[in-house]
Amino acid sequence: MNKENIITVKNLTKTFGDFTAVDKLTFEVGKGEVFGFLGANGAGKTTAMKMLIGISKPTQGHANVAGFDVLTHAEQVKMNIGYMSQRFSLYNDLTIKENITFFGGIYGLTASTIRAKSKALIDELGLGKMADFLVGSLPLGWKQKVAFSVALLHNPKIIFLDEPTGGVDPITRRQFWEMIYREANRGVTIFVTTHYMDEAEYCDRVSIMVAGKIEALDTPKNLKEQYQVDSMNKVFLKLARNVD
Ligand SMILES: Nc1ncnc2c1ncn2[C@@H]1O[C@H](COP(=O)(O)OP(=O)(O)OP(=O)(O)O)[C@@H](O)[C@H]1O
Repeated sequence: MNKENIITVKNLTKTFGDFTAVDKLTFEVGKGEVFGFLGANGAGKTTAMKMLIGISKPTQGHANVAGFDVLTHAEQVKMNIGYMSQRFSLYNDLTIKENITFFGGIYGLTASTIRAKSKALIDELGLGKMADFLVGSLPLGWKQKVAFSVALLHNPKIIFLDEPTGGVDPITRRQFWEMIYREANRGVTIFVTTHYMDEAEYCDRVSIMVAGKIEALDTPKNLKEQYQVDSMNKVFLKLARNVD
């Protein structure tokens, strides 16, 4: 990458007993880049991501995220990143506004900043009266859009998205990706795992993990050329599933 790197990973490794879940990952991600982190189920993506967001200690190796070492400065890493996952996101039993207030408080924002951010977020998403609806009553696609915006409340430098669009239709996923691009254009770095190969095509670069190791890392265009196929789905099948 020519750009300034905001994530630098060197030989990052995680073992559970004698099983190596993440095996000497080495890569960089540039500021404002949309970086796709792919792999089949059990390849080690979540384990790697947990180390990068400072909630799991590496067994070996190093990672610097948003200017801080994940091993020695995990709290500063957490302050400078946003995280959204399908599994862990908003509270269904709070309204949209209440979720914004709650998470704004967790991120340490002042009451006046939370009010201003809340208004901006509601306006930007065109939520209007829905802001007082319980999150549990929203369609999944809306929940995901709100969760994404909430994960950006504290102006993080990087946002980690763990299968953010799971289970929603292609049109809603496309709208979600428009939000992703908007943030990337503002300089926010996007680190995203997905199982949808059309989404892999939208990334600036994609890494593909197989059994704990990165087997390929390049732009979608270069990967398709390298594997002489016409889609990221076929690249993925060749690598992750070993199918010709
Ligand atoms: N705490 C743990 N103890 C033991 N093994 C674990 C632990 N966490 C993960 N693993 C194992 O590490 C491997 C990688 O798991 P991980 O969840 O990182 O994969 P993944 O690529 O995120 O898969 P998925 O797409 O299904 O979420 C799996 O074999 C999993 O069983």
